[in-house]
Amino acid sequence: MRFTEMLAASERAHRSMLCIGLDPDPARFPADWRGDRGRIFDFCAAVVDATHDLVCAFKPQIAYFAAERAEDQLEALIDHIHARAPGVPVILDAKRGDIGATAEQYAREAFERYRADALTLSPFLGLDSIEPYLAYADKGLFLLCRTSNAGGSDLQAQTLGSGARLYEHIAATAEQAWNRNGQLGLVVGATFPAELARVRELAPTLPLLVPGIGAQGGDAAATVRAGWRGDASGTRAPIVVSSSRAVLYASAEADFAVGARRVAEATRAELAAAAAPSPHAGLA
Ligand SMILES: O=C(O)c1cc(=O)[nH]c(=O)n1[C@@H]1O[C@H](COP(=O)(O)O)[C@@H](O)[C@H]1O
Repeated sequence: MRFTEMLAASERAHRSMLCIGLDPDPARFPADWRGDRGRIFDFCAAVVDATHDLVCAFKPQIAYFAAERAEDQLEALIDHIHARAPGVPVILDAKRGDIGATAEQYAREAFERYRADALTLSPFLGLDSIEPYLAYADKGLFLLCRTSNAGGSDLQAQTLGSGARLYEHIAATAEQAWNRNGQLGLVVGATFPAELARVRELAPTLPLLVPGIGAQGGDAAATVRAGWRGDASGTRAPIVVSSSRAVLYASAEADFAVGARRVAEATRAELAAAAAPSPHAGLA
């Protein structure tokens, strides 16, 4: 199944726009596991098991695994998600961007080694740096557009010769010229709802991956109002609203998975309420 169809089906089945980011930091694990890099899989799998019916996607961040020499645990975790929640897509957050020959290796890594359903990419090197990923026709590709950090403005808010800002140009290009096979989406931070609304205007059909609620302080309801455009099926132009630390570390104790479920339920409900009137409204 193509990523966009899988995402739409998952949003519908779980009535959820929430994505849980899997950014495991052993220093924040419960006391018995604290500092133990050998428990990364166990920690993330417990969160997945406790929340998979509440989310539209999971988003593991590769740096948290690679920095701990835990790539094998990332492979096992993605296998676990596919087995436990086969309808829930895995968006691998790696923000890759390189020349075509190297991009071919990054694409193999993401889609063949890790078996991710979608990947985050930097568009900075241009279309030929994206093409190796487009060759995997079933996979989704989220291009960084307007990132959630303050420094995102340094380049992304620059005005081009055409009069458009760089992030506006990326949004329009991803919606049209580069979206050869309907695989593209955009990453837009929840911390900038006005820019999110502008991106939605320029890219009315693309899925938007929106991190920045929770620990970064983005407003979940404002995010939905700015980015959600439901039609009768509720899934024409999905937003995937991602939260990592606020969910993973809701409890610092052995009941962390219970804490994660509690925050995931509340966040899912907040997103659904803001989508009213839509098929999500009042359902969470
Ligand atoms: O591509 C991303 O996921 C991403 C883009 C962006 O603009 N801002 C952003 O925070 N992220 C990622 O989203 C996650 C946010 O984590 P929390 O702030 O803990 O919810 C991290 O894994 C970031 O790397």
